[in-house]
Amino acid sequence: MAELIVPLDQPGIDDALRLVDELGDGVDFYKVGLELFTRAGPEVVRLLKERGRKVFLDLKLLDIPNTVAGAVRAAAALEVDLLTVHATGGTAMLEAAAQASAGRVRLLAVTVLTSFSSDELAEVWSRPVDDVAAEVERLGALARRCGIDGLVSSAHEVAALRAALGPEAILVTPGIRLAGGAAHDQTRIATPERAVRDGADHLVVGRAITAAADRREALRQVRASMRAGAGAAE
Ligand SMILES: O=c1ccn([C@@H]2O[C@H](COP(=O)(O)O)[C@@H](O)[C@H]2O)c(=O)[nH]1
Repeated sequence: MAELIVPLDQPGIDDALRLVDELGDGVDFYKVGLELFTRAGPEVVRLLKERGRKVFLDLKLLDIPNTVAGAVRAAAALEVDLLTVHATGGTAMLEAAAQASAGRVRLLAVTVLTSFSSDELAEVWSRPVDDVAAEVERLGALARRCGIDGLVSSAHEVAALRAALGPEAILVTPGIRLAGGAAHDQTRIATPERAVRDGADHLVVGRAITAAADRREALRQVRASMRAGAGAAE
C-alpha cells in the first residue's frame, strides 16, 4: 500500500507540532520543507524523531557536488528518512550525493516541479517542450543511473516512470488534490486514487488536508481515495 506524506508547510515549530498531534498516526511521514527548516532548523527534525515520526527533509539540494555531498552527510546525521536533491544538478552532483548518503538516508531526485507547465519549462530551458513526461523520464533515468534511490514527479508521469524504471525505484508524487479541489499554485495535479493506481509509492498531500476546514475528515477522504486506487491497481 502506498504511504502518505503530509508537508509541515507551517510558519513555526508550534504550528507544525500541533498539526502532527492532530493528524498523528493517520500519516506515514511528515515533510519538513524550505519554510519550516529555514525558520526552525534541525531542532524540528529532532522533535519529530523524538515523537517517533518518519521525516522527509525536502530541501531540494542543488549546488556544486562538494557542497551537496556535505549537506547530504549533515542530513544523514539528523537521521531523516528521505531527502531531496534536484535531478538537474547533473551526473557529478547526483553521484556525489549518492556516495555521501552511504545508504544512511534514501535520496529522491526532483525531476520537474509539479507547479511547472510545459510553457514554463520551455521558458526556463529556452527550448520548446512538447512533452513534460519525456523530460521527467529523461531526468529520472539520469538520477537512477547515478545511484539515487527514487524520484519526485507528478502523478501524470508515474505510470511511465514505473514502466521504464521497474519496481525498485521509489516514486513520490506531490500535486495531489481530492476531486474538484483547488489547484493553488500546482499545475500537474491528480487525485490520490490516480497516483496510487498508476504506481506511486508515496503521496505528498498538503493543502488538500492542511487547509481543509475539517482536516481529519479531509485525511479520511484522502485515505479512502488511496484505497480505491489500490483496489483499481490489483
Ligand atoms: O515537484 C514538487 C516537489 C515538491 N513539492 C512539495 O510538496 C508539497 C505540496 O504541497 P500541496 O499543498 O499539496 O500543494 C509542498 O511542500 C511542496 O514544496 C511539490 O509540490 N512539487
